[in-house]
Amino acid sequence: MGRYDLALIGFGGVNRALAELIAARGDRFAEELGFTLRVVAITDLRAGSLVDTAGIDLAPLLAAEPGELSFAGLPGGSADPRNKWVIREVPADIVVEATFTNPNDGEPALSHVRWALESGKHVCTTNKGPVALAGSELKRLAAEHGVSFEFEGSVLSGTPILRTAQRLLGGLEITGVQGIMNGTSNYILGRLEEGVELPTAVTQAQELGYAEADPTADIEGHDVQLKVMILANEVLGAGLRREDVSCTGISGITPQDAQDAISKGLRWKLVGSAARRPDGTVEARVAPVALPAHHALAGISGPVNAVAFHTDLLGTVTVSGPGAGRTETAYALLSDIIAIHQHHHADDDTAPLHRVLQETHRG
Ligand SMILES: NC(=O)C1=CN([C@@H]2O[C@H](COP(=O)(O)OP(=O)(O)OC[C@H]3O[C@@H](n4cnc5c(N)ncnc54)[C@H](O)[C@@H]3O)[C@@H](O)[C@H]2O)C=CC1
Ligand SMILES: N[C@@H](CC=O)C(=O)O
Repeated sequence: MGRYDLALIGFGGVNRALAELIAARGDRFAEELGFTLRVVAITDLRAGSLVDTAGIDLAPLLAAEPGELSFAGLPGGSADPRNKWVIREVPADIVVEATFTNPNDGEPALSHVRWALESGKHVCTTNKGPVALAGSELKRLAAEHGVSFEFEGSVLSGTPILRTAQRLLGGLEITGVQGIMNGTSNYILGRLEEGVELPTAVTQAQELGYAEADPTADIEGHDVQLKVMILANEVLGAGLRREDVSCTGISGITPQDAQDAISKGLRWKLVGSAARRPDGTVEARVAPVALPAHHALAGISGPVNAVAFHTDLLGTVTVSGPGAGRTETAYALLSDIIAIHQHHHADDDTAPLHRVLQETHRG
């Protein structure tokens, strides 16, 4: 039975939900997944840092109101997040990065990820900044240090869009991707259709845990811009920079516009897309589109998202599921930990079978 010691960087909605999953389902993970999880460090801008290499007791932390949590005064606690020291020095197997996404330069999350990989620690993150802006560099760094860099939750929350593309669409040529990739804006568009004004809808999306810390990124399309970059870079090998993806958000759409569209059999959706041009380069954009009711993406409502892969042999393959949500995104982190376990312990699992086959062969 393996055990992974985790350092959680950022203790907001997503990492707190991961801690809740570990506290509630740890025994089940051990039975079903073959490993146990222990949190040995937590850092947070507001709460400070907490370290216990014997395993932090999560129950009292989870019982506290998120806004009232302070690690100062606890044994192993400090008012200072001490991210660099925790990431580099505390003995952990996996650093779980879930601080704010910064769409401009990815910092400070980008440094958090670099420090962890350089220290020989695996990284799982839901943070789109480092993946979109420096994904190739970070994958190279991970390979140099013999560790994994996993980021399933950076696109479509816990819905396994990146692993579906990597593991299940092999041998197909993917010519383009198109999708609804932001839970907040899709939820807001639905509320506008019901006549709710934008500021009220934004507040509701924040309360439900869908929105970014600065919801401008959701409304103005920057969040989808990063997701289009990640998807296009992963499945089309595009190497897109932010300025390569034109971006318009939904802030110009009023409840009246949304209702007028409905009366014409249309629905406004914030669509992100990337497609290979005949010369091999990739064209990518984010823009609101009034989709006809029969379009596959028109029926995707609330925080649910969907991505359509356009392929040569299968035509269009569409994957749909939660695009935002604290627990849904924490599941993405769990799926990353499972991927790390499978990758680094594949030899352990197959060793007995190899031995049996070799022995049978020798006769
Ligand atoms: N909530 C969701 O549905 C999804 C979120 N994400 C991404 O996951 C990440 C976390 O999301 P949430 O937990 O919802 O955000 P959140 O805003 O609830 O939590 C972020 C936490 O990080 C902490 N933090 C910020 N900067 C820090 C720093 N320099 N050092 C230590 N702590 C720091 C904040 O104090 C806060 O507690 C974000 O990057 C977000 O874009 C990705 C997919 C879905
Ligand atoms: N704010 C984002 C969270 C997930 O990436 C969204 O609403 O999709």
